[in-house]
Parts: sequence; C-alpha cells; structure tokens
Amino acid sequence: ALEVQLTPALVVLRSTLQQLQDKDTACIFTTPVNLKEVPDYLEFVSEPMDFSTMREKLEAQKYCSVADLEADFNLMVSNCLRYNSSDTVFHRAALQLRQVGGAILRRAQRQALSAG
Ligand SMILES: CCOC(=O)c1ccc2c(c1)NC(=O)[C@@H](C)N2
Repeated sequence: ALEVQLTPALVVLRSTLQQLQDKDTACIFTTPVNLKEVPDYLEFVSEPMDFSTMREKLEAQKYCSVADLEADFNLMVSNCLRYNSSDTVFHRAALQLRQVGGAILRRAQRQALSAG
C-alpha cells in the first residue's frame, strides 16, 4: 500500500534505534537528563532528547523517515556536547557515539531506500 512505500518500514526504524542505543554502552543517553540532579541543564539545552523519548516517538509513528530519527539523534548528541565540557566522560562519549552512529544511520538510509 502507499503508506508502506512512503514510510520506511517500522522495522528499519526500530532496528536502527536499537543499533544506536547498543553503542551507548555507558547508558548515559537511556533516559532524559534528571533536571533535579542537573538543575541548570535547561539554561543550556532548549530541547532535551534521549533514547527513551525517541522510542516513544517511534512507536507513536512520529518518525516518517530515517532522517527524522537522525534529527533527534543529532539533537541528543549536540545537547550533550553543549552542556558537558570537552574534558568530561559525557562529552567524549557523545563524540564517539556521533561517529559510530553516523555509519549506522547511513546504512539505514540505504536499507530504507531499498525497502521503499
Ligand atoms: C544521577 C546523576 O546523573 C547525571 O548527572 C547525569 C546522568 C546522565 C546524563 C547526564 C547527567 N548528562 C548528560 O549530558 C546526559 C548525556 N546524560
């Protein structure tokens, strides 16, 4: 049907999100940053993002393409790079996740094209 062709199968989006989350071995992106623990977070970050929020959006069919998923992934990574100074574990983890995540997302784009 048309909607199947226009939207990469949920299976591609779900597997891409899972592959990205598997690379967060420190599990620092699993849930939203705890604003009680990090009270000044919203002074630096206007739109928090994390993998649990991305999963909710995916299951609510808010992602119509791999590009939509990629946009929230990039938001999550850039929030972390902005809030955490470069000499922190968080900042270094975000740089590494951006690197390995980029390759996963490029492959997913190709898969989506062949599926579509
Ligand atoms: C229990 C205390 O947790 C944190 O302070 C904390 C926990 C997780 C975090 C984070 C802070 N900061 C971040 O930028 C994102 C990536 N992750």
